[in-house]
Amino acid sequence: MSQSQTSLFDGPAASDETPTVTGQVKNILFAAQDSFYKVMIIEVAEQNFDYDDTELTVTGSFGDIQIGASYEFKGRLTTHARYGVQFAAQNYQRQAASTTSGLVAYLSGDQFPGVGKATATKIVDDLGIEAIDKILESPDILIETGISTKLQEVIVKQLQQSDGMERAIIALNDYGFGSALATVIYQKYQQQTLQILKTNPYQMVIDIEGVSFARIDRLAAQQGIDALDARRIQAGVISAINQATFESGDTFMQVEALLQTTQQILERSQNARIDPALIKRALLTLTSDGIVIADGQNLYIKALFEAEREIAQRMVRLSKTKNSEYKRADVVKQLAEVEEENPFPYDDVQRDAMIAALMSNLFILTGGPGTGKTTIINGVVATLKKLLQDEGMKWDEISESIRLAAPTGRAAKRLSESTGMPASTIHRLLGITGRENTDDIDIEELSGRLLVIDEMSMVDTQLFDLLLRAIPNGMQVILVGDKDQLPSVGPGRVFYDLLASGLLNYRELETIHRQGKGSTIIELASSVKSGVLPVNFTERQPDRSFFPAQTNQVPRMVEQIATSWKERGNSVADMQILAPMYRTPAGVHNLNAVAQEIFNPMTAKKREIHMKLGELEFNFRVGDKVMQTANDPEHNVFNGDIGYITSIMLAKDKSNEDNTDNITVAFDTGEVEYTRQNWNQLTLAYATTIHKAQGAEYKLVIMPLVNAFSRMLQRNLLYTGLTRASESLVLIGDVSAYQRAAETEGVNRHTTLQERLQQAQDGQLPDVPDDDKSLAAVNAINQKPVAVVPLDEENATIDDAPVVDEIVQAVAEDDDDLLTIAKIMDESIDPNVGMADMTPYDFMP
Ligand SMILES: Nc1ncnc2c1ncn2[C@@H]1O[C@H](COP(=O)(O)OP(=O)(O)OP(=O)(O)O)[C@@H](O)[C@H]1O
Repeated sequence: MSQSQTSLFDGPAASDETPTVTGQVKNILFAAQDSFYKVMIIEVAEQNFDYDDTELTVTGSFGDIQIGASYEFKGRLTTHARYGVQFAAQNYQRQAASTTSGLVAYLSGDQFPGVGKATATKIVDDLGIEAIDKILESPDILIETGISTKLQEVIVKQLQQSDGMERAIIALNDYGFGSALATVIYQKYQQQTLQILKTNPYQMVIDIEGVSFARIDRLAAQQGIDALDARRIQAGVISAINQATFESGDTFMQVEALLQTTQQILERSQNARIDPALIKRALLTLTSDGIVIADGQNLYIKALFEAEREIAQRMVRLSKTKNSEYKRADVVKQLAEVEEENPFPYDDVQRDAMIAALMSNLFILTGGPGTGKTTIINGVVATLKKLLQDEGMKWDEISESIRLAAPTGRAAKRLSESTGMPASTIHRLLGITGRENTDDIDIEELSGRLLVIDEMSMVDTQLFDLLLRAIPNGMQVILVGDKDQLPSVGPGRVFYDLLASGLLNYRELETIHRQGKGSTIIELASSVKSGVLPVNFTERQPDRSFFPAQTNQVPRMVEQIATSWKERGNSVADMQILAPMYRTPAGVHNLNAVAQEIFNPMTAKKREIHMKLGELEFNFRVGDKVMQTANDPEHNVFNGDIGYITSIMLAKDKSNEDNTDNITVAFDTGEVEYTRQNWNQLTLAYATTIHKAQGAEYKLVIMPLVNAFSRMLQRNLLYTGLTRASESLVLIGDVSAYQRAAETEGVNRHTTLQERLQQAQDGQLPDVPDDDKSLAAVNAINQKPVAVVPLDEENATIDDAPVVDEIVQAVAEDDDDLLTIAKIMDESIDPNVGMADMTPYDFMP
């Protein structure tokens, strides 16, 4: 057999002893929707290791695999206790078809539209069994066959594409990029992937979120790129800002801290001393190239800088747009009718808020639990329906005109339940997966008259920017949230900044309306909000209790409470254990194990699967409460969605026709099957972190807080956790831990959205065109000189010479003159600014 590809990539080649198998692909058992990961069965032709069977399961990242075609795979043979023997391929090569009939079948397949069997036969007859190699080598050879120019083009294009893709994926896999990241990288660079990998891998750190600097650095070192190479230092700078903004939630970093962090990253990754002057120079280049934006001492990654600026411009424009087209008298009249039909009369603040929301183009509403946010959304939606009906709109048009969304699947579900209308996640609304490179997303405009976003406190800077890009002229926008809850996991604190700017129309609801059998949970929430615990904190209340316990005693207490909840006939779905962290005996992992034994103990007939994720070991059993931990729009499941395992099927089961191991989980939205490689998207969910519970509500919340959680003990965390309880709240732990949490104000994120809003309000930012929301348009605006505020000049106005210009000038005049950057370095800056204690890593398993 001759190989169609010889030298694939000059990377680390697998040695001759590498286990290698060749064979024809019989079937693709699994092909991930959003990556190149595939599982397939091959018919073995040759192998250099002990293996007697005629078929073998091969897994790995593959580009365009053709069923029926032959490949050579290099990798290793693995054996799973339950899954059996399989070959994990790290590298593969397509082999030329061994038979003319195989080649004819391939060329007349779906991937070559218009090429039928007769044409394919003609090509193979004329060019022989090595037709594909010949065409790739000189595409003009097809002219000899006499087939139409159009078909020649189809064949050449497709062959080149799959050839290029294969080479790129192989190279990316060689260097250890997982299939998801390989997909993102290939999508970004397409045919240029290999070239970039070979000539300037550091570019990937700049262009693609989530590419680890250390991995690229190893790759570059293998290719002989010097440790002092400017591209390496620049990538180090980018990596430092990305890391810091992700960890702290700030949207920028200050010069001094950036220089220090970059030096650490560079020196840690390769053993070479880096002169700070080199880092300063790299920073100058990055700022003059517009990759990093300098505004005084603040340095931003371009995407975040632009996102804040665009948010400011679009929000100010939305707020200045002529108010809604309804007459106030009509709104008041229709609202009165809606109120008539409501089980209770609205209070004045609610009524006023509803009228304001209906009369404005942009309206923001904040309030704690039970203050009537849902009541207002319902009232506004019901009134709008009547107004649109008066306009002569039909019912189906009316419901399509009202778009409701929230940042998480569960929050969207609650919104849908409370309004009786469809609601989706923001990602789904925008048709994005959250894994795209934000730079490359072309957002389509939404249609409709009203957009309501609930749980706004969870929306981060970049997602909000994308959302605003999608809002067409004339669509009314209502943003609803609770400003005292935890901020988004991603950078920014958008909702807080929008309210604090004082420039946008908003109402704050303060009266608590939730009644019933006492509401001391809400009282407790209000008290925590003002930084104190109520005097009766440790006293038993009808709806909440406190049990003192040391860290090691927490599991036992949780066990008792959960057992009694179960014995009283309550469902596990209505109960949630919330802890701030995963580790410690009082953390999420251990409490999951405790609760699993209560709610879903092992029995002889039950199936369980042992999982080992790093140090963490646990079992999945049929019946377990589990949580999806990544967004998967294809299956309509999102990070934080909770479901129940309904079956565990193994490849060896007789009744299993799929020949793969599967876990099936029932979510509210339907059943989802997880093949083995996706099991790491699931986790037990009897206990979750407080962060993961945002946007959800449970009848019973058990929330242990102990001093071992030290730096997590913050007010907004405690507030968010306890407000998840709708009927009963059980607190376990140290009073002092609760006390400390109530007293400790959450870390203040550093953002500049408020400043940008003021600038936009004052007309000091270049305008965003409203007719063209494409990337090109957005980029065009961003080409304009950055309006930055020079340092230390009290009376500086936004029109003063931008620092970036100064930097460009300094570079042009004298390479060594780093005076300018020195000028923007302020000795007084605390190097730890933006490096607050709490990081999203603390909330991740
Ligand atoms: N003006 C009112 N008079 C009487 N009851 C009211 C009034 N406003 C709201 N309620 C009731 O108070 C409860 C809480 O209201 P609502 O659900 O609208 O608040 P919320 O802010 O959305 O709460 P959460 O964020 O916790 O869901 C509901 O049972 C609602 O029916």
